[in-house]
Amino acid sequence: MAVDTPFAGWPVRVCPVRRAIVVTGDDDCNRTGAASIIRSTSRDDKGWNDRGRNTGDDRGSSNVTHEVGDWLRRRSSAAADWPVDRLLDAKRDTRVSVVLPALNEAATVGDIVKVIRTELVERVPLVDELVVVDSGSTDDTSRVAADAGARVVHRDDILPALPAVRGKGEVLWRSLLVTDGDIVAFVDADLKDFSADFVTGILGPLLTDPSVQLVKAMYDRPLEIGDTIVPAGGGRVTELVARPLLNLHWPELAGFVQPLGGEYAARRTLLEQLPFPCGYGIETAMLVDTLRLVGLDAMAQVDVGVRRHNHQDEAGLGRMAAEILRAVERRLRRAGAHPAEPNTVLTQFERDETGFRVRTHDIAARERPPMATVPEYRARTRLVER
Ligand SMILES: O=c1ccn([C@@H]2O[C@H](COP(=O)(O)OP(=O)(O)O)[C@@H](O)[C@H]2O)c(=O)[nH]1
Ligand SMILES: O=C(O)[C@@H](COP(=O)(O)O)O[C@H]1O[C@H](CO)[C@@H](O)[C@H](O)[C@H]1O
Repeated sequence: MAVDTPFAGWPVRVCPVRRAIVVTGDDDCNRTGAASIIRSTSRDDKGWNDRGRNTGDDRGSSNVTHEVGDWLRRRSSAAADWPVDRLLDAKRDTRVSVVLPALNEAATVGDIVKVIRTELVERVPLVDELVVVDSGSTDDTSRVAADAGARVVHRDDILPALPAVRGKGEVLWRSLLVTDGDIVAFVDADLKDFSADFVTGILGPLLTDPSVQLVKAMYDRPLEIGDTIVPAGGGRVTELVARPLLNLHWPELAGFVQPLGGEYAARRTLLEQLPFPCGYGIETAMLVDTLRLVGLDAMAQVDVGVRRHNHQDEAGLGRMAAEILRAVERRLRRAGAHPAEPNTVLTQFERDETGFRVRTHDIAARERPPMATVPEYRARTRLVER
């Protein structure tokens, strides 16, 4: 059964009875499927209306937990909430590095570098260094990135005493050795229609609030295969692997709209304490390890609109999923076998006009015993005598 709750930033309170977020002024805490709204669009938007209420048959008895609801309300914002002038005021002597991991991204890396360079290095002094780490490209990635104005470093030239291995996490880890920002922002190099507010958005909470340590971007994800566009079809590994796993084992992280998203920023003091899986497990591991190290309240997410990128085929996504599973398995083992009883609620998100809508679902987690152990069955099949 699903529960449907729009979210992002409108006045909400947590209902002590239902452990759900409800709209301020709505005292009916006992109503099944109490509505909540946490707005992710700009705070300039006005008013809230019935879009925030559950309608129809979709009501259920579960909702996001008190902790996640409170976090969504307090730690979700939109890129429009972080205008550059405000960030420049807050930046003072904080150094900001932007890092793009890149493996054969000659088609897209140049435009991304150009936008960051023009708007955030030359027009305003927000980004202090812009580095592309080449992950072993066989195309023109390095030349294109350098021509567009990035400092390009090849993974093999970083820490040569330790030969580099394949993978995205590997180059993100190595990037810490060739950058010096107090805040490091990572941006995937395969984005299309890139805009500077991907960077300003994720920097916003870090530059303005010393208690924030990691900020992830959230966005709509169209799936574009040839001429076919499925508006919310992207993020396939996110929806089929990462989100269910995180919900089951680390339900505190259920509020992240894009847990695998490659656009995030963090304080160096945090990053330097984290292990980095060398492959695609890095984003999942970073969320889980950051939660453990500094807690949910030190994490935030910012709505940056729509993210378009080059998609991998299913085989590639299968390998990505395996790397994520490996990182999760390692962390479950580290936690000492599996945590007591995995959570049985899955939180998913849908975009509507006000922001992202939270939908929680009870998952079918119950197992029945072997039928041969059920007395009625044994009686019926005369197993009792056997
Ligand atoms: O071994 C790798 C694999 C990926 N990447 C980079 O990591 C980002 C995201 O990876 P990818 O594009 O493969 O994932 P997708 O976005 O297709 O799901 C991109 O900038 C890649 O060039 C990398 O630097 N090294
Ligand atoms: O979320 C996912 O399922 C995958 C694949 O996304 P698509 O199904 O190709 O839109 O994308 C994730 O992994 C990539 C590599 O690290 C990142 O670039 C994406 O930001 C991330 O969401």
